[in-house]
Amino acid sequence: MTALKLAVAGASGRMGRMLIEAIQNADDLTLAGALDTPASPALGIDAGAFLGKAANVVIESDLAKGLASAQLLIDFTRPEGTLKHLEYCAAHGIKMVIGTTGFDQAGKDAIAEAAKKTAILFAPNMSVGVNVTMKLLELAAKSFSHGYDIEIIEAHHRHKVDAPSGTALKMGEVIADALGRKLDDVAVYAREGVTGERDPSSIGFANIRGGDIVGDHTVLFAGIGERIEITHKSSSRVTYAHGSLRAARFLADKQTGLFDMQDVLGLK
Ligand SMILES: NC(=O)C1=CN([C@@H]2O[C@H](COP(=O)(O)OP(=O)(O)OC[C@H]3O[C@@H](n4cnc5c(N)ncnc54)[C@H](OP(=O)(O)O)[C@@H]3O)[C@@H](O)[C@H]2O)C=CC1
Ligand SMILES: O=C(O)C1=N[C@H](C(=O)O)C[C@H](O)C1
Repeated sequence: MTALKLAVAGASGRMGRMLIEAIQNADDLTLAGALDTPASPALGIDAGAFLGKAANVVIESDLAKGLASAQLLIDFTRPEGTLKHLEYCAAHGIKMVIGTTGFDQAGKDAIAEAAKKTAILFAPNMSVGVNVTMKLLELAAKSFSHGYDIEIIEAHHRHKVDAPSGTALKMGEVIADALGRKLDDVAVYAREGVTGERDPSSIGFANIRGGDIVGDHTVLFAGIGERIEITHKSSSRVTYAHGSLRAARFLADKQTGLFDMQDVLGLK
């Protein structure tokens, strides 16, 4: 069996390092490239140096060099970085697993367009647990469609730059779809001052940032005389890294198309 050749963008980031370690530990995958920003102090250093285990791959900022031997790029960076990588990968037939969050609609459209030229898996959360939770939410939303107020509460580490989290937004979309509503029409992202009573059709979001919280998501269905809470908590980023590698293996035999973790896990 020939190992699938992967590159990692954001190689010195929190997720980049997790991914490099997971790839180093996988027999069927090879690290074939590592990218970081031109300003990164990690440029020119072996991508496995932080583990004390050489990967024989130097961290590059030049896409042509960093992606020269790669069949697939795993990208957990920022929307502007991912969109730059996307253009290059689509033009060169390099597949992508995209975990970056915080895209606007134009960014999401660009990903869908690029998936006509190469295979892409795009998901705001690669963990198996979160993706199974999405299915539970679909069922719960249908059962609690009347008389229950829906609020999504997420908590993340102090370094997170986007809010609500991509996962919380996806949860909101899944619930809104199940209820026949459009998230854009019913989402309430902030409350302050005299807000008036709660609109029963709304889906509220609350975001907590602090310390080293890896990622917690709770959906609250608040009725009269009872509350139901569906919660997922990540205790390590390793769950996102392992999900990403499953996603990469899933794409191995795909040439084009846009997929998500529900496809990988057979949850559609
Ligand atoms: N889908 C999922 O399962 C998960 C998604 N995420 C998402 O992944 C993303 C990264 O998270 P995390 O690893 O914690 O973030 P970090 O800030 O730790 O790492 C980001 C990495 O991307 C690089 N980067 C930043 N801007 C650019 C750019 N414009 N072009 C290229 N590279 C860039 C950074 O380089 P430098 O340090 O030089 O700026 C750094 O190496 C976030 O959007 C987060 O929400 C996170 C966890 C799970
Ligand atoms: O930035 C993070 O850390 C995470 N981001 C993703 C998101 O925005 O949903 C996934 C996970 O919650 C961790």
